[in-house]
Amino acid sequence: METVRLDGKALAAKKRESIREGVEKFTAKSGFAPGLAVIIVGDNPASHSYVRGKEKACEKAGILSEKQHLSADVSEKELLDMIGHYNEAPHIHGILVQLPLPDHISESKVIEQISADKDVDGFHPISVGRMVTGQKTLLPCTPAGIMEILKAYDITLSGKNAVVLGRSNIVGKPMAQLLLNEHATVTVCHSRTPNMKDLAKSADIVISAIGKPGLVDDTYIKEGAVVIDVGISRLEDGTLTGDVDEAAVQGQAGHLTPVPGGVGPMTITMLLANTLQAAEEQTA
Ligand SMILES: NC(=O)C1=CN([C@@H]2O[C@H](COP(=O)(O)OP(=O)(O)OC[C@H]3O[C@@H](n4cnc5c(N)ncnc54)[C@H](OP(=O)(O)O)[C@@H]3O)[C@@H](O)[C@H]2O)C=CC1
Ligand SMILES: Nc1nc(=O)c2c([nH]1)NC[C@@H]1CN(c3ccc(C(=O)N[C@@H](CCC(=O)O)C(=O)O)cc3)C=[N+]21
Ligand SMILES: [Mg+2]
Repeated sequence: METVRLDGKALAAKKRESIREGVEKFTAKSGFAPGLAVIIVGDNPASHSYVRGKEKACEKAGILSEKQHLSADVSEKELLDMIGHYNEAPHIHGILVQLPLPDHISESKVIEQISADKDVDGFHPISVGRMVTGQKTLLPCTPAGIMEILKAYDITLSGKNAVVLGRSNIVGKPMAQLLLNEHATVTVCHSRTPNMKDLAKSADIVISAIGKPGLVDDTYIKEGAVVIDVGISRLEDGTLTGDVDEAAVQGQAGHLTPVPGGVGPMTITMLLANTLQAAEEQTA
């Protein structure tokens, strides 16, 4: 069968244009732009590259972004104080602390320090609780972006078997929750799952968020299944690659997101959408 390519990049471009228009209206009405503070600790080149992507996207959308680069040996208290400052800053409506953080800083303390109203990553326990109970909230960008891709391609979730590979707080767990909220039957696999391949093979929808290049080949995929590749790894030659062996699943999967050009661009798009939503809610 012909595998349909799920073009996250094209969908992202379309959505960013409508977000740009929303930002323009917001700015005309309120007299100031939506504002995002991005805090990055240390010198990890991948993290800096993602943050540059976020800043560029904000600029194009008309969102003010304010970057703070802290050195890797910054104290936890200094970081918490900086977040406290942005919690009170009226021109900032969203706060993002790029993960991962150095080992001497508690990620959960940092996330809890962010005011839930400004939690544009959707990682705060208050945001997570709202998501789990089906209340309106800022949703985690990667899972929310995947839901937008599935919706744009009219992929039915209700009654389907979805298997999520990976259980991190930022991708796997919230992904499973959003699929459950849309009435899929959800299985979550991780490093202690002995029969991951069999579970994946039985799924209508497989979402891989592990970070192991090429792990998911055609032996994991049922004929016609929807395959979403969240994984991003940089190979030695500098190319980006996903968890899915694209050549192997070609012709087997019904739909597939490429890497790059699939989930990643939608993650940034949802960050823009969340920042606009946060600004609207804070000025309502
Ligand atoms: N496209 C995008 O926008 C984004 C992409 N990513 C990418 O997605 C991937 C996952 O990110 P993230 O969730 O933060 O990663 P984590 O490292 O936090 O989580 C990885 C998960 O995969 C599980 N795992 C690891 N190895 C195996 C294995 N061999 N078999 C089964 N399960 C395994 C781990 O299990 P256990 O819990 O038992 O340790 C864990 O639950 C990475 O490649 C990351 O770069 C991340 C965020 C956004
Ligand atoms: N607080 C926090 N929030 C995050 O959302 C967050 C984070 N920390 N830490 C790291 C991960 C990773 N992540 C990506 C975002 C965009 C692309 C992306 O745009 N990828 C492009 C390729 C970009 C390139 O060429 O480098 C693509 O897949 O096509 C990828 C990964 C957000 N994360
Ligand atoms: Mg084949």
